[in-house]
Amino acid sequence: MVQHHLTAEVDAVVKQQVAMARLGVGECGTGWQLFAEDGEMRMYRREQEVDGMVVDPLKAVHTVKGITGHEVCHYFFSPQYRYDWETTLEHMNVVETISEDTLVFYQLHKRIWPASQRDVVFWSHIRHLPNDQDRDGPHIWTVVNQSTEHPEYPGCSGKTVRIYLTVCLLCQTIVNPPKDGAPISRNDISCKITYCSVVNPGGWAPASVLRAVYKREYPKFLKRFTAYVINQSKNKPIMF
Ligand SMILES: CCCc1ccc(-c2ccc(S(=O)(=O)CCO)cc2)cc1[C@H]1C[C@H]1c1ccccn1
Repeated sequence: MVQHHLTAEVDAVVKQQVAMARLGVGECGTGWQLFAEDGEMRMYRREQEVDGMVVDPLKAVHTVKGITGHEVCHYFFSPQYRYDWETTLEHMNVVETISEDTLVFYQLHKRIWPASQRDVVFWSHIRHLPNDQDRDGPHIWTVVNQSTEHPEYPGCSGKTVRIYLTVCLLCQTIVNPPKDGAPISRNDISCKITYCSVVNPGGWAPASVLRAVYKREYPKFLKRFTAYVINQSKNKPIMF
């Protein structure tokens, strides 16, 4: 099979991001501060600036009943659902289909006053990882989004600011089989979600503005997205 020029990068970044996502907020050193909590959802960030720009890494952990890691990753990865849950999108298109599990996206996000409008080009890869720690343990599903260059979308259009991001959505399905040996239903499953993201906003924007945008938008995004997956999955057969 002919290797795409990104195949090696995708493999390396996915392995690195999965390893990082698996580290609890306790383990990867201090510095993680809880900034949002809602039921089972906990959102942490580290205050970090690069060249005077806010690039605060974000890590969210959430446990959602009634859906599997495969379902969460499926709806996060697949382009046909994105406008349903990503409310900050003005435009999105698939620039290149590298393989059935690796796509390149262009996204134009709505302008968030007073910051200028942002756009991003990234490859997105969905992968099913056998649980190497525990053979018959629950499988892990992940989607990794990583900024990339594409000749059709040079980052210097002038009108918008190109952002750079690395995102990892890591999902572990927990099954509590019913005592009486009945078939597994949605009441017997839940999904442990870890969402990690580092976004470099590209051009300069006031730290206070960016931090306010992230503080408002990330909790909204994760709640809306998980509610969307629950709603889409509830009357369908379970995707393990
Ligand atoms: C000035 C920064 C602007 C800004 C940078 C980045 C993103 C952003 C892009 C992609 C992803 S994703 O997880 O890959 C899902 C696919 O869309 C999440 C967030 C959004 C905003 C803006 C729209 C705001 C926002 C921030 C956080 C979450 C959602 N929306």
